[in-house]
Amino acid sequence: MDPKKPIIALDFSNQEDLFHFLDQFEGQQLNVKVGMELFYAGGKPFLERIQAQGHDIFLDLKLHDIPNTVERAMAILASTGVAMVNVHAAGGKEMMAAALRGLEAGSNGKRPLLISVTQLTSTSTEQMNQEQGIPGEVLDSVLRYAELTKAAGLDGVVCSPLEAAAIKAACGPDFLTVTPGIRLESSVADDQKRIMTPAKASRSGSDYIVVGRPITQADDAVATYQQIVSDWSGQK
Ligand SMILES: O=C(O)c1cc(=O)[nH]c(=O)n1[C@@H]1O[C@H](COP(=O)(O)O)[C@@H](O)[C@H]1O
Repeated sequence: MDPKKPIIALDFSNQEDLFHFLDQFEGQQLNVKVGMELFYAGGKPFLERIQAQGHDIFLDLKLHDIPNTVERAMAILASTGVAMVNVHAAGGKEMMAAALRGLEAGSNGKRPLLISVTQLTSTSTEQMNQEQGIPGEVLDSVLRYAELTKAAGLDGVVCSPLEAAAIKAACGPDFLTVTPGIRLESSVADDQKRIMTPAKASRSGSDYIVVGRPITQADDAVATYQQIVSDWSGQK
């Protein structure tokens, strides 16, 4: 998965809208993120259709279950040939290590990158304190989860770009930071709470950015995508 290109979050409610969207990018190889909604509806044949168009897939299913179940599920996901998959760090070190074993066992050749979700970028400090019962700042919890993820042997974490620099300082430069919560100056925040522009995210240590609605809901998706690519890769 080429880090110079943003990962487009394909959050569409049906395959027809999705392929209509992708048609606009004919001839370009994209990094795309497929989430639960479309994967549960379309399964492996749906992934193959996207891969046949030359795109690299981040399969965002955020697994979180007992270690044995996650290990077996990951072995199956590895066989789809996707480039990146994820788990919730809240599942713990043993679960994350099992996920990695499953991926290694199931891949023929290159194993997909495995990252964990720390605190979602839609989570505020108040929600984390009051609803999850975790005290302190979001950053403290994110760093704790990032260190646990590294100890389990994973490749990196999903986090807000606001946290990327601190994660690099704690876990080292090779530990990947994949950052949603990206908005151009002109975009609306939607439900994201911890956001940054592509250029600032790049300077802050993000390795990959994930961008959904600013592209998928733009009047001119291709032009907006190009604007985000140049803002992002201009800093690299
Ligand atoms: O795992 C993710 O991809 C993810 C983690 C997170 O903390 N925050 C977050 O927004 N995401 C995903 O990133 C995408 C962001 O989409 P937009 O807010 O539309 O740019 C969505 O598909 C989310 O599911």
